[in-house]
Amino acid sequence: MRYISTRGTAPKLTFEEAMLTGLARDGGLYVPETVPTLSHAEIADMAGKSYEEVAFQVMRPFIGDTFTDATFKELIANAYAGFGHAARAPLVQLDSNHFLLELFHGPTLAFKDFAMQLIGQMFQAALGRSGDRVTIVGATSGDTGSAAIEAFRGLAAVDVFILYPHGRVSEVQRRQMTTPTESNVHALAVDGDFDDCQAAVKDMFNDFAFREEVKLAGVNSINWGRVLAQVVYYFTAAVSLGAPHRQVSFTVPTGNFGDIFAGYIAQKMGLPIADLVVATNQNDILHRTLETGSYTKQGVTPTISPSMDIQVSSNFERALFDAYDRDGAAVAAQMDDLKSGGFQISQGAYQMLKHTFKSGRVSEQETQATIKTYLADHGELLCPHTAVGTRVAEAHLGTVPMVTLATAHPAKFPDAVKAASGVAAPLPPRMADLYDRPERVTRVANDLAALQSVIRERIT
Ligand SMILES: Cc1ncc(COP(=O)(O)O)c(C=O)c1O
Ligand SMILES: N[C@@H](CCOP(=O)(O)O)C(=O)O
Repeated sequence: MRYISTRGTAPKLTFEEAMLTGLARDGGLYVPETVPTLSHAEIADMAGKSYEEVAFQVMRPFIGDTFTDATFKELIANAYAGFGHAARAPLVQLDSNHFLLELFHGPTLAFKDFAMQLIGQMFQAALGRSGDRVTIVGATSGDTGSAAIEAFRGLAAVDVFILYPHGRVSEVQRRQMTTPTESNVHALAVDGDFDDCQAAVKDMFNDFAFREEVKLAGVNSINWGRVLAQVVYYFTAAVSLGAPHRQVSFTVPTGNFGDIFAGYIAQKMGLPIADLVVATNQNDILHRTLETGSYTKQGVTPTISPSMDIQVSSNFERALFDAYDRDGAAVAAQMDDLKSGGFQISQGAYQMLKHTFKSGRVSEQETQATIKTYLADHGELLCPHTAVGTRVAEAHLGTVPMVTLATAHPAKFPDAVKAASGVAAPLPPRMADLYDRPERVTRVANDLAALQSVIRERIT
């Protein structure tokens, strides 16, 4: 299995190389050269298996000889051992044909733990073998950062720097990033929005001298390993609802397009997914693009679902690559146009995207009303991102079972949830003292040189 860049000119890499490299050297994102498929019988065989067993079966074809089967099984087992639910990603029925996939039972209460816990294990194993040391720099709108810090804190071969937009993450998210005491993890509050943080990370990857100097690695969904680990729960959810013998649809609260892209990969692997529905908050570039074929930036507006306050949606590039029949030059040209505000997708590529993804957008008022209604009607307290998902899903319910991804626990967004529902969502007992722990954070200007200099100074 080889990995190629969406911009067509970077060297082909193995899974291990792609995982440790992050952004491709031509600025693109790595994707598998071909997507392996699973047969009807292989998918049917997943029924009744544990999350870990399905994870091995789904991910094994992608990893080549990076790990032996025995090692890979052990890494998977370690990754999910700390989850607070035996099913790891349990399904909850909301209505006759609408289900919630609870992805918030990991250590930091968001779906990011599914991939980050495994990536932490894989980095540790690969770096342990090579004796190398890396500097992970990540951008977050709140959840990737907390999951990354949790997964990598205290690891000897890794320094982790997380850039988050100052004042634009929830207090729980911020404290999850700023209270760990291990000296290898660093929270950097940037004076900007998430797009600024993500652009800075990509600029660091494109600064080859810096990249070599600090041995830069990435754990945003730039990293194929992140997307891969998220493919698994589409399989476990669909199989428990009757796949491959019947179709299942998914609605995914979307920002950086990583999670829904994982669903697209599951579909390409042979999982019978009827609809893949993109749900956005009012930062709706993805919905607008799917409606009009024009990908045009409009600036980020803060919302009560802050983790989706994103306009430059990194993984959309991976979808575009397929939409352009894997023509890296076409993707590179569109990404160049994005620097000056946006681009028009060609008719053929747009038709492919329209055919593959449905979409909807939810206002702040609708998000609040949805939180209130789901508590009253279904007894479910939703986080604001999940509320965006369920609201959009409602418009796409039909005869096929619909699964909405519950991407975070409501306790991560206590103020927004309480304002909408009147109910406080308590943190789990293991985090009960989160508000008492001292914080450690560095405020940094939205300036590449300033960020690079903090990173250079702090590397342990
Ligand atoms: C709680 C939550 N929901 C949804 C999303 C959107 O996921 P993605 O960026 O993979 O589209 C995020 C951020 O990534 C998130 O943290
Ligand atoms: N919503 C994310 C933004 C970063 O996305 P990623 O999937 O590319 O890491 C967050 O919570 O940080």
